[in-house]
Amino acid sequence: MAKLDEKLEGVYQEVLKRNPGEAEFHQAVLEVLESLGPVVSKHPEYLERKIIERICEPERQIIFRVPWQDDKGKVHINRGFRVEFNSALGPYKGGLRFHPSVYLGIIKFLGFEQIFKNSLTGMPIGGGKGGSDFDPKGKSDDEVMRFCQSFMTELYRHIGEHTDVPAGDIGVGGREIGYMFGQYKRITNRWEAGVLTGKGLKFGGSLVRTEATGYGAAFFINEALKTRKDSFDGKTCLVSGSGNVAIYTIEKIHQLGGRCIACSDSNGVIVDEKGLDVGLIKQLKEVERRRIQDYASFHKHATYVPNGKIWEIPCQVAMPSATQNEINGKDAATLVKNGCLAVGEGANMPTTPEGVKVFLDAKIVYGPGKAANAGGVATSALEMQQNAQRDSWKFDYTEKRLEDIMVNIHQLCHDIAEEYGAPGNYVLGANIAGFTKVADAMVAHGLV
Ligand SMILES: NC(=O)C1=CN([C@@H]2O[C@H](COP(=O)(O)OP(=O)(O)OC[C@H]3O[C@@H](n4cnc5c(N)ncnc54)[C@H](O)[C@@H]3O)[C@@H](O)[C@H]2O)C=CC1
Ligand SMILES: O=C(O)CCC(=O)C(=O)O
Repeated sequence: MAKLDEKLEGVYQEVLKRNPGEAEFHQAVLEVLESLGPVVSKHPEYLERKIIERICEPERQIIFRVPWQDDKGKVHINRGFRVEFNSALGPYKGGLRFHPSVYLGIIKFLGFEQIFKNSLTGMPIGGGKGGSDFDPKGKSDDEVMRFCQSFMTELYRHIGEHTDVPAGDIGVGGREIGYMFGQYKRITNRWEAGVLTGKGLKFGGSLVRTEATGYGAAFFINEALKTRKDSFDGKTCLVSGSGNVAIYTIEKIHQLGGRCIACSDSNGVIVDEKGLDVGLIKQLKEVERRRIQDYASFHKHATYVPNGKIWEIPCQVAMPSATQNEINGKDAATLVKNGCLAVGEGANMPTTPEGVKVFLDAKIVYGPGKAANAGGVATSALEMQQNAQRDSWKFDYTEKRLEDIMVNIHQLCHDIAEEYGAPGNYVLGANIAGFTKVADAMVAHGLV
């Protein structure tokens, strides 16, 4: 791990003291601070004005009770969160996660990452994130609807198209966004499309938003491979997860000439050496909400490995697209040993610090989440633009906008890494480029 500059070490110790027990938030902060040594040497005003301390402290944190009734009439209480982290560049923007593991430390790590990711997109969006420890798995549509309505009955007073614009993340897709939009409209008596993104296409949603995070991650890695005179063509790839990000990462890799042979869910791994059947995965996961193990009953040549470790399968490109810390140091070493040339993070912080070090030391292509998966939120910002214009754009046009944004993000991270003497280090490039823009805006805004 890089040693922190003395002044930044003080900032980090203060973050640890002020935010006890929030391991994922500490991890996300440390990774950014490790990149900022040369930046604060060049810009002492960032330290004088305590820009870094301010960036590490959310502007507002909202925690609330979410009571709801299941289909049998039993009462349940969950906890809801929205962390409005930084609005220097625009309204708070970031997804909502519904998963039993959610607690304040997870939402803060995600919100913190979102500040820099959103800055990299070049769009006018600040950083925020929210969610609940509610588990949508195994719940009926009616139960999910009642939960979403109760969640929005508190959240609505904190959000708005110019204030804070939530979207989806793990456990929150089109169905949940639809229920929340309906409840927001009912409570406020306003048809305010720009208050949520990831909406259905019939009520203000954008084409390509569903595909955007996965497509964007593949575009980013494609650009990085080009710098090494390489491409996806003929490459064997692994994509963890089988949710929104995973499905569209697999689809775009196939369109770019690669072959994804495995994906997963939290129960196990499916391996299909012929190349995954994306249509079948969409049917199983998006339509029928089944487990990935059912894939093997449709394709007899495929194998399902319960509790399997996807990263042990030899590949040339790995795209973790499930959850945080899903690749540890040992997994990373296995990937590199087996010939992996590129890792692109569709998920947020899927690699532990030990794993990141392995990838950087091996000098393989390593696209960190805040750069590689920024296509989702960027397309959310395109959805906001369409909503403001009362317009809806065509698929090809919107996809081209997404591709251009990802090409620009890649170029920015690439150029900043070179400028700071670390060519090919997209972690450094993404952190410095994302941070500098936010920091300059904060300096311009004065002490707020
Ligand atoms: N949806 C979006 O637009 C964006 C999502 N992300 C990140 O991408 C990741 C995936 O999010 P989504 O696809 O939206 O969620 P999702 O809820 O659609 O899918 C999550 C998938 O991950 C799997 N999963 C969860 N824990 C797992 C584990 N321990 N091992 C293997 N698989 C596991 C689930 O079974 C599911 O297939 C998350 O890290 C999220 O924060 C990042 C940027 C944007
Ligand atoms: O589209 C959005 O606002 C949310 C995207 C998101 O949550 C993420 O980038 O992690």
